[in-house]
Amino acid sequence: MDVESIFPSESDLDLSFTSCASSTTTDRTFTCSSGRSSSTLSFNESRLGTSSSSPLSSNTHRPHRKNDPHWAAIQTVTNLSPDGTLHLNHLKLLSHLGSGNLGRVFLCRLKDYDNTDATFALKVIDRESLTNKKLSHVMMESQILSIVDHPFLPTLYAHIDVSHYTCLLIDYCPGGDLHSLLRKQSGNRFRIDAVRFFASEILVGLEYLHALGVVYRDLKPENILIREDGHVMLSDFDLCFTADVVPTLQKRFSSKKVRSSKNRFSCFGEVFGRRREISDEEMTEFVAEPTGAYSRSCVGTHEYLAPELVNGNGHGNGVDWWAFGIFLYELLYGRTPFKGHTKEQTLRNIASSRPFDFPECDVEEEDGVAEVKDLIARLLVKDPRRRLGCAWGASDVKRHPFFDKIKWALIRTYSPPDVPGLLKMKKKKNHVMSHVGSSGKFSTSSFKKISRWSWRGLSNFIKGKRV
Ligand SMILES: Nc1ncnc2c1ncn2[C@@H]1O[C@H](COP(=O)(O)OP(=O)(O)OP(=O)(O)O)[C@@H](O)[C@H]1O
Repeated sequence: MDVESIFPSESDLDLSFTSCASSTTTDRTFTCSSGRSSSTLSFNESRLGTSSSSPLSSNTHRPHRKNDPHWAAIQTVTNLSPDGTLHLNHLKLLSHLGSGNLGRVFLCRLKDYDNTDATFALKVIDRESLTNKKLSHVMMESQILSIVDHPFLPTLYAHIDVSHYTCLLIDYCPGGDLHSLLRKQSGNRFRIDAVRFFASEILVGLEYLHALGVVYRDLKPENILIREDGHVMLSDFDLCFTADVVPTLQKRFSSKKVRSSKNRFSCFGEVFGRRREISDEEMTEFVAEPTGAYSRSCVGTHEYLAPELVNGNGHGNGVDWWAFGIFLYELLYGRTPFKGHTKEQTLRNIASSRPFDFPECDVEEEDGVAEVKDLIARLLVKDPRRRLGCAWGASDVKRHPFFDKIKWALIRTYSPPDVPGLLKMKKKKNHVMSHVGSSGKFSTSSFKKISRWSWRGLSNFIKGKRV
């Protein structure tokens, strides 16, 4: 059905659909299903701009999936458009997917284009309703989206600025977010092979962002969306900051892994009491890690904040490697390691010098658990100078024995793990029905009423204004 036929009699523009004012009276105090909102604890951002030498200054966009049906659909429509560009009235809204701190997200497809596979997510942001700080977040998000081109990151198909609205057309992920998927698992935790699968994909996504000089700062399962094919898409780039990165070839001595018939050994030393067997070998490695990145603004999600972020003394690329450790821990145990009864207690636990512990549970019986615990322990090192990944980036993390089974070049071809809620989703025909966002609010029965009300503004807007 067309948006015009749904709301034929509306003449005044009611643009309230984009307003999130009721849920965003202060910075990021809105609630998501997990109760874990991202926070801007204080604001002292000085690195929002990009330096001229940063790769972000390049506007060239070469989509790796330029032959996929989405691009083909967009191209067909824009070719027919009088000015050769995509407009809001080329889009047909299908449903409201969710609301965030900055705006609302709609499922849509191209009008007059009956390829049902070509669905998109349209993020609509009312710039007039945002504070300057949030506007800078919007700019950051659209800036990052405009330069990334990676299988595990969103593709920006169109950026449409109309009046005081910014609309970003990106990939639609029908599988909801990883946090919701985690909650569907028994014990709220994934098996080791699923942990390895999701962690590997996020790791290469982070590697790519860091190579562009982008520090992500908001890694958490809620920000990882599941594509139709079961692979992941990292979303939400509003809290990123950028820095220069100088890719280098670095020589170093690396400890060669030695395996015995019974045990595998960490290349970094003993793994939980096992005997270490190493031999050094010289290797040259490509490193593109923003080691000089520096910011003082305290942003992120409490349970995922790195100690240097909590202490407020400035932080850099290391916050993402810390968050990656928390992420692994949460996928493995269903909870984060420093969580307290209150947010303040969580922050105190992170800042304290007390080490975290691993709960005792049936995870212990799975193959690979010693390796993943070793990896977590190396990532959750409070001193960022000693934390895995901080100096050498993702290559150090990828080399960890936990990822021994991963052939990085083939990662896109791996089948997603068979976990409840994931493969079933792939079988469903109707994406609208299968979508469950982190808000978890939309049951299909209440869906029509809610979305009808909230689309009104957008439908009028699309109807009344050809850009
Ligand atoms: N590409 C997408 N495909 C499917 N659903 C999406 C997509 N992008 C967002 N959503 C849904 O819309 C909701 C709002 O997304 P949005 O990115 O605006 O907010 P958010 O995740 O809360 O981020 P923020 O931290 O910026 O407020 C998400 O929780 C998710 O359920």
